[in-house]
Amino acid sequence: MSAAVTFTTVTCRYGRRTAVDAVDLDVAAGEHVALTGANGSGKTTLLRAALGLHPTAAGTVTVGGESARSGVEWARRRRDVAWVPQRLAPGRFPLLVDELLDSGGHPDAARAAAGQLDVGGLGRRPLHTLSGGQLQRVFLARALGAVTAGARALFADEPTAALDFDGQEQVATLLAKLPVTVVVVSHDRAMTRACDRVAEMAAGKLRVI
Ligand SMILES: Nc1ncnc2c1ncn2[C@@H]1O[C@H](COP(=O)(O)OP(=O)(O)OP(=O)(O)O)[C@@H](O)[C@H]1O
Repeated sequence: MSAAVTFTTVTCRYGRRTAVDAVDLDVAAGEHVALTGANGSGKTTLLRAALGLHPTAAGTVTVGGESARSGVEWARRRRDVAWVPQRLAPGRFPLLVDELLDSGGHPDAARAAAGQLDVGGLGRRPLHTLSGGQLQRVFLARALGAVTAGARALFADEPTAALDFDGQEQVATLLAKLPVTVVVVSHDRAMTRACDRVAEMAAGKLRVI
């Protein structure tokens, strides 16, 4: 099942610097949107805010019409939205590949996806020993497990940035088939072509192309 995702005048700051400036974006249930734009334009911060990983100075993000304020609601948001981060969060070592895969809520599906993404044999490896491309594949596999576990949307932050050309095509094809709402930050043509719509951020503001 997929859920609509609605960003309403979302504003985020780092100290006095505004990184996301009153962004409105309606993503229909099941729609796939690519988010592009210059480095530093606010894409990562916007997605992190939707997951409760960065505070909003103003505005709201709803998933399936539900907003999140309390700890319980944010925990539900993180089950509702599978997340493929750009990089490892600092301070979470040493986590093994299998532990990360299992954290998506459906170990069997995540491990099957890891096999499909050619990282099936890495289960006992600490995450910090993986190459950038291997790590991206493992995060994707966990997210696919989360979708099997019931996530209704998937957010991904440059999920193919470290992949070779074949890997970029493979992941774009795989995400295109997902029956959930997708918002993917990407500069990769294979990925933007596979999406229904492209939205571009510039200096914290969003415009739909
Ligand atoms: N931890 C931080 N502390 C202070 N400023 C930050 C921090 N993280 C990001 N910023 C600033 O916020 C703005 C938006 O950053 P963000 O990472 O959201 O951009 P982005 O569009 O995802 O960039 P990229 O394409 O390079 O990944 C930038 O000006 C950046 O320098």
